[in-house]
Amino acid sequence: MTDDAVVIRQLSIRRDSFALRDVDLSVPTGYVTGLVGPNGAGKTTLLKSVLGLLAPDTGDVTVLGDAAGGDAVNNRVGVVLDRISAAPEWRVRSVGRRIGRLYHRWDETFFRTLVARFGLPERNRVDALSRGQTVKLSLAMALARRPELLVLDEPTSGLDPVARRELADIVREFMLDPGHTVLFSTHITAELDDLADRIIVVNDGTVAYDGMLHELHERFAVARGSGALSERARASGIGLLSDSSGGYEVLIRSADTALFDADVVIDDASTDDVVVHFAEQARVRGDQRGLVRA
Ligand SMILES: Nc1ncnc2c1ncn2[C@@H]1O[C@H](COP(=O)(O)OP(=O)(O)OP(=O)(O)O)[C@@H](O)[C@H]1O
Repeated sequence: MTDDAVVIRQLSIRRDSFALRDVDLSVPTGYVTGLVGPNGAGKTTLLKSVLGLLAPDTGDVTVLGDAAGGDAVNNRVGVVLDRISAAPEWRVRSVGRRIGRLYHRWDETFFRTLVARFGLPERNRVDALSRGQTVKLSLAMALARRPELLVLDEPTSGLDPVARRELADIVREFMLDPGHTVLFSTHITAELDDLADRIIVVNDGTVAYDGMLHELHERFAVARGSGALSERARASGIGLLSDSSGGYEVLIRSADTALFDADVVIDDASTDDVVVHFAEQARVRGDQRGLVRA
């Protein structure tokens, strides 16, 4: 077992008008890492490169100690993508029997337990499942492979609140084994707070932030003042969150808290505040790059 389940070095992938550029990151074993970023930022592209579904133009991706995408590695990785890897005409109850033989460690008993736990209609055809049921079936298929690494692309999209909680429970159960790792993408920062140990913010094909979630909360705070944005706030703030006639909110470094007068309220920064800031910062940098090129 290596310390990092996934190591990405200098990865670039071009897809028509979009490019993932010079991505360097590691996903440590034993942690849940959440991938966030705006629509079209490159999250799915990054996850597909980890699964070996997209080949790098430059750089390399190592998964569980081997090059991404090989059969040996794929047998150790469970996947939930937007499309289910089961034929539309298969019945739910036959999916395990049909697909299980492709995976060395397929656990049919566990698959059936998960199908029952998710309340999936066993006699339904795959194409007769609702969107949320399809996600649940994908998840059961991913977990029944008894993987060491789970890669989940927006796994809660389409799930009802009860199923979201169930998914969170399942991820926690999966993580009881210290050799297990989860890499998932989401648009919901509350899910990061709930599940993730680490976050990676992606924007416009680059990594804008990569770190432990608790460090992010330790490093940043929000200063809220009434009235106009003060010079002090302007100088110390690293990102303006809001500014109106009623007052302002700026993201600051926690270390700068003492610079503010007593009438400015200092609060903890939410994950949302920080994620939005880094995504915006990366977008502005991208625009500047564009201006320089033009
Ligand atoms: N098959 C493809 N061919 C060409 N370009 C693609 C293809 N799939 C995605 N893209 C482009 O790559 C970019 C990144 O897409 P990607 O799906 O990785 O983003 P994302 O961060 O997962 O977005 P979302 O949050 O909306 O799911 C987008 O501009 C998209 O249009």
